[in-house]
Amino acid sequence: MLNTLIVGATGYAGAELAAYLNRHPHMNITGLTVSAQSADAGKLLSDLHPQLKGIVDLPVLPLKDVAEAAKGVDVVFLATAHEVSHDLAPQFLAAGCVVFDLSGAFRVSKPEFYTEFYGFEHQHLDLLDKAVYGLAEWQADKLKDAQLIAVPGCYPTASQLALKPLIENGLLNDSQWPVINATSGVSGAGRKATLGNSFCEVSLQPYKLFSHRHEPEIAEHLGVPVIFTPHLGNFPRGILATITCRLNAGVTEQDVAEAFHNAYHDKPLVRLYTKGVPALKDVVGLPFCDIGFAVKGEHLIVVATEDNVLKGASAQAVQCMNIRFGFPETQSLL
Ligand SMILES: NC(=O)C1=CN([C@@H]2O[C@H](COP(=O)(O)OP(=O)(O)OC[C@H]3O[C@@H](n4cnc5c(N)ncnc54)[C@H](OP(=O)(O)O)[C@@H]3O)[C@@H](O)[C@H]2O)C=CC1
Ligand SMILES: CC(=O)N[C@@H](CCC(=O)OP(=O)(O)O)C(=O)O
Repeated sequence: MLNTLIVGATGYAGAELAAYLNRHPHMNITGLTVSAQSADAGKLLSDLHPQLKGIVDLPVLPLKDVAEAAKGVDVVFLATAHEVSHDLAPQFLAAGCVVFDLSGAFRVSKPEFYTEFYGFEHQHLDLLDKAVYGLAEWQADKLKDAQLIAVPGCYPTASQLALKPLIENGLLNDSQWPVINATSGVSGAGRKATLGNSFCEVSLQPYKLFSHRHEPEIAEHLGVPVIFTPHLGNFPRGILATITCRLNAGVTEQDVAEAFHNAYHDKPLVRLYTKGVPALKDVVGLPFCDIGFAVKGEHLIVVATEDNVLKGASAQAVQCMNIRFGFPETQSLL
């Protein structure tokens, strides 16, 4: 049995982690924490997230002393904002914990990326080199002995799962950058209320054109430039990415199908469509990324969809943890 602590347990990602880890046969939740000043400290997680009533009726505690909180803990999940994870991860690593960070604090190895896109100077450059990027389907070998796992962002998970098989097989014509148009539900922005995320304000709108931090994250890990345009949609959960690419001359629909099949036929959390393309409703509440595509001449459209809080965050974190410790990859997820 591994003892586990969830930091940021009352957020959307933290609550899903609590549900998964609570039913995991090899994990024992020893603590659920929030910030030292949190108004929720002392409340039951199930009072804040009533879907967990009778399932996870544990109190959430303020995180005051990291060394104390880390005592006896094997595995820590940081479901916290980037700056918070940036400060906490080194402390939990120093206490001997394996750390799964759901934030963007350790996803890209270049320090200048954080200054430009996250607005802070990274203080732990040694950890940027050591962190393993947890795109689970592609990183099993590296995950097996990782101490710090940087779980990918929600948009980057769908985008990379869709594009990586095509790039690895040399099917894309690099005269046209892949164009990723992705729409996310509002939970992607976290649970805290803001004006921009309130019911009457949200309709359907692209945002951060050419400037979203996920564009360099996707490009860095795919090794090719992309155009990425996120959209906010008026639904709670899920991401659907429609990705337009150009194929190299002579590449056929069959070649594309084979590339996807070879990449994912033995990967239980990626479901491939042989006919048509997936819809958001097919994955909401589930840990899958579903992928379908269509080809016309040299043009390819790939559609990838996932639940942003699950395969885009918590489910992928648990999937990485399962791979890291040699448990069945889908343990507690399906
Ligand atoms: N939502 C999504 O779809 C996705 C989220 N992510 C990433 O996962 C992380 C969590 O996201 P999400 O669940 O949406 O965030 P939320 O804003 O919903 O939750 C954040 C949690 O962190 C707690 N918290 C805040 N400050 C601290 C602190 N100093 N110490 C301990 N806990 C703290 C909050 O509680 P309190 O404020 O009461 O202390 C709350 O429990 C973020 O980095 C996000 O970028 C990644 C992919 C997808
Ligand atoms: C709808 C919405 O606001 N989505 C978030 C992305 C959430 C996510 O993937 O989280 P990371 O920040 O951990 O990468 C955004 O665009 O900032």
